[in-house]
Amino acid sequence: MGDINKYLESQLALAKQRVNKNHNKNGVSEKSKTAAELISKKQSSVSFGKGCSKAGQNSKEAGIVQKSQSITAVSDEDSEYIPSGDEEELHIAEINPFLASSSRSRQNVKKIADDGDAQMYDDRIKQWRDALTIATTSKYDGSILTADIQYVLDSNANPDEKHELQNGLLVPNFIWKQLYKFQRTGVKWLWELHQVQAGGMLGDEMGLGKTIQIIAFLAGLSNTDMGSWGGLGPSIIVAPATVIYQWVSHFHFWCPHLRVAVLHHSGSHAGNHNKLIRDLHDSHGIVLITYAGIVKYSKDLMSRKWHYIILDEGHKIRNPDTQVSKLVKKFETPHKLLITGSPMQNNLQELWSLFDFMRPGLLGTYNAFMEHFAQPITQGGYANATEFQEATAMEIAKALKIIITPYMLRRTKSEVQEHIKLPEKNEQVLFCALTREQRDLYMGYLMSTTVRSILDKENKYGEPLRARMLVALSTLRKICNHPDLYLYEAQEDLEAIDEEKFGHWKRSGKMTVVNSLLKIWQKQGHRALIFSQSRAMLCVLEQYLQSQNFKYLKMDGSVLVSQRQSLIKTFNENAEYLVFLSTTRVGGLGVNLTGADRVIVYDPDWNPATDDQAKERAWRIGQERTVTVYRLLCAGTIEEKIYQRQIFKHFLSNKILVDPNQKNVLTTSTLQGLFNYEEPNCEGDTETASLFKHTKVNVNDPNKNYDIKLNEREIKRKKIEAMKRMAKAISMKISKVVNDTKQDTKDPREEYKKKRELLLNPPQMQVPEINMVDDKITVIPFDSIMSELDIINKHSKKDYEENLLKEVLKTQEEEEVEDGEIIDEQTEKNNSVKSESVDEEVRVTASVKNYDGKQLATKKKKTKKRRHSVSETEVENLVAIKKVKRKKHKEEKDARHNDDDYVLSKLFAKSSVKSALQHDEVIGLAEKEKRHKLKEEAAKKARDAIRAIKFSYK
Ligand SMILES: Nc1ncnc2c1ncn2[C@@H]1O[C@H](COP(=O)(O)OP(=O)(O)OP(=O)(O)O)[C@@H](O)[C@H]1O
Repeated sequence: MGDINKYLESQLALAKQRVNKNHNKNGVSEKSKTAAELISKKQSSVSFGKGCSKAGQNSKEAGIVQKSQSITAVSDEDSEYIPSGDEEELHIAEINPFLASSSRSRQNVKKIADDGDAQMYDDRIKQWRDALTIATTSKYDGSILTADIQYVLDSNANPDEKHELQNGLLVPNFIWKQLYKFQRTGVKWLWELHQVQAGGMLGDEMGLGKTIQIIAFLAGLSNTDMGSWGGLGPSIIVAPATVIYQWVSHFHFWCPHLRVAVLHHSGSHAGNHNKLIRDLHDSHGIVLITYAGIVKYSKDLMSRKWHYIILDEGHKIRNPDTQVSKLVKKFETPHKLLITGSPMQNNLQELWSLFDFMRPGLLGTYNAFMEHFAQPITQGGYANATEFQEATAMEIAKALKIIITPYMLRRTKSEVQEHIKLPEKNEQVLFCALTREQRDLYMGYLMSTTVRSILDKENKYGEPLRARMLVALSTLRKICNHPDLYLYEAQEDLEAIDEEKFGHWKRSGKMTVVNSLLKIWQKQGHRALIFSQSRAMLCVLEQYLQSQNFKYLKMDGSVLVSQRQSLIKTFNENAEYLVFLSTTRVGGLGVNLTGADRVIVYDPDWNPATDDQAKERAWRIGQERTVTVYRLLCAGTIEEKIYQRQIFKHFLSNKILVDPNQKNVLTTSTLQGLFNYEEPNCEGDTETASLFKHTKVNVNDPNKNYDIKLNEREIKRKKIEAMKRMAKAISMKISKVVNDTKQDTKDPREEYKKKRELLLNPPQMQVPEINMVDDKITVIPFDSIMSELDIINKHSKKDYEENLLKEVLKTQEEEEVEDGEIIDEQTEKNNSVKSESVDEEVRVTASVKNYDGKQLATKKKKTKKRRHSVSETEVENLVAIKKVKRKKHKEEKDARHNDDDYVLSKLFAKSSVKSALQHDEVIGLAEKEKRHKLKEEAAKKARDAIRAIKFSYK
């Protein structure tokens, strides 16, 4: 908390100067001034505890505004410090009755039944058994089987067969057989922790099947007959409300014999909660409960002993001071597991809190950890850190990584891509322009009494700075989302609001972009998820979707917990729904929404993990199409600052979890100027776009469309990869030449064909190697550059082989150039038309052609050009190898780019987007820098730090 206070305070001086400057330079309308003052008046009366029934103010209306404001303020606070509030079923009407009128799309969705009722549980098991028996015997009449039965049959395993792990864990074979290798490793790891009576964190990236690994492990435990519980004892799984029923359906699907009951008013149990707790405890069942629920029922739950306590989306206890964090740490069992795809979100204090739950004492006391670990690591992360601070941070981060590694298992999607074969994901940050009205209101509010009071150093107003800041920041965010969210607050007379015009998309820059995107995507056959932080904004978006007759489903806190899973299923299974609309907090965590392949994150959260979680709903196991994510930000506004802060947090988290050498690229000063509006510069570049110029998506230059410049590191990586491939190809050629000497053929075409075939399908040379993902010795294709070069050296025909290879590649390249020649002529003409005209319409039309496939050659031409330029300067011939080997992949990628490029060109043509950045490149920017000079001293400091936390915890 001190962190943000300091940060916010540091903005004051600068922001004051800027506001004054803006005031002189940019006049604002009377409407804007009046609205700003009205809002300021309400804000000062509501937010800071001075009562809201001022003269002339309708008390009911003030109450609504107060509610709306306090919710927004809390939600801002939630973002960083308090577990999010998605637990309760909220009613939008309580927040804003006017907006509630647009919620016309309530769905009648079926509830999923849990096993709260013992009789229902018995019936379910019997039904499953009977269906399985029928399906596996001659009685089966060929009718369609339910998915849970089909999956058992697909595994080709006898339903009663078990797979035995070392030391006796017996996982049902039908589950084991369907697990990916890395998931099996996860189950083994959980079993190892169990045997040493330790807790741990399963921190795989989102969508890699953490739920399944836990279920498989618990299923295995339930089959063993060991330990004080004689297998699996009564256990508790705590999860966010939205995913609680997802757990039920996953258990019923993957491991039907376990009894799982939801301890929530939506659960199927009859009688009071105490009866259910007793019942489940006695039958060694699993209690599924929300984070709010565990607080509510803590006394009754804690009066009994539990075998396992598992926290899904366990980062919810990242704040050690919250009630729920303190409470879950009190359960007395060594078997505490924490599941999360975002282990560290904002700061190191959070990591401490998570470990304090599952491995108390491992990171020392809170104070010792903060002093000896968190502070030096954070300090060394700033761009203005001294060399010594940097080196110290690096050493301590390394030490921390070593300490936590045994208790944390984290695999990323790229590490296991070989197994899961996920389609590609393309993620861009679109900097949208404010509309004139938004800009006017934004500037007006910057000059309001509220903002002035924040900037008043002497604090004449005597109100807490932080509260005022949060209210003001959330007001600015409302203007960025839609002017009506702001004007509604200022409105004295609610009757005067024109419902037809309220929330019109043309009045918001970001909604204009959404409008374009959805129209294009509908034509292209894509389906989209739209996430917003704010429920009010969701209502505006909903109204827009209705006005355009777009079919959609909506999920926010007002949807019953028991219905959320069915709503998700309905969307995934029915392609007729174009959009799934959800608040980031309710729909952005833990759920599977693979029915969509396009994601819009409408407004950014202070916490990058919240946005990351949301966008990962579509890009996960089960997704078959390429996923594109657009994060929308209003250029020059508070949203851009939020994005910059997100980048900083990413660096911090990567330093511990990925690469301790990572260096921050943002100075503290680039995070300043919250209360400011910066017009994008004459090139349309925003502040962030200028900072990360090399990741910018360039759609303005017709000759270099969408050519994303790679940073040096990327080029180096590609070069090494290309070298490996070249070495491999050379060695293949050698073995081929040796084998083929007898079958010499004179026909050059035949010879070429053979060479080409060889390159396309090289024989697999296999060597055993430790596979990091599967943790055991596996056989993988031979692609180590050193070994390849060894082979080359063994054969003394190196030059001959290299020349041979070059010759093959040259022929290959010539052939491709010929293919493209005729169409290229046409492209040349099109390009000249394009370059002669500066008219936007022409550019757009050209792009449409491109999308329709008629200008496919433009791409070919560009590919050809790029290939030449890279091969000449960097890795001669090698890009061509890549192209030969991965031709299909390249085409798929091009098709994907065509889609996305078309969309971007449309957005730029309409000037609704100012700039676009490649998000992954921004995040992966930090380069490894080796600093040996101060290493020893820093290492000593790290050793001292370890000693300090060891002694701190007695
Ligand atoms: N071995 C598997 N076979 C088939 N489907 C799988 C397998 N493993 C995972 N899945 C599917 O992948 C999807 C993601 O799994 P799951 O929800 O468990 O991921 P997660 O890691 O818990 O994600 P998050 O961190 O977002 O909660 C689910 O739809 C699940 O059914």
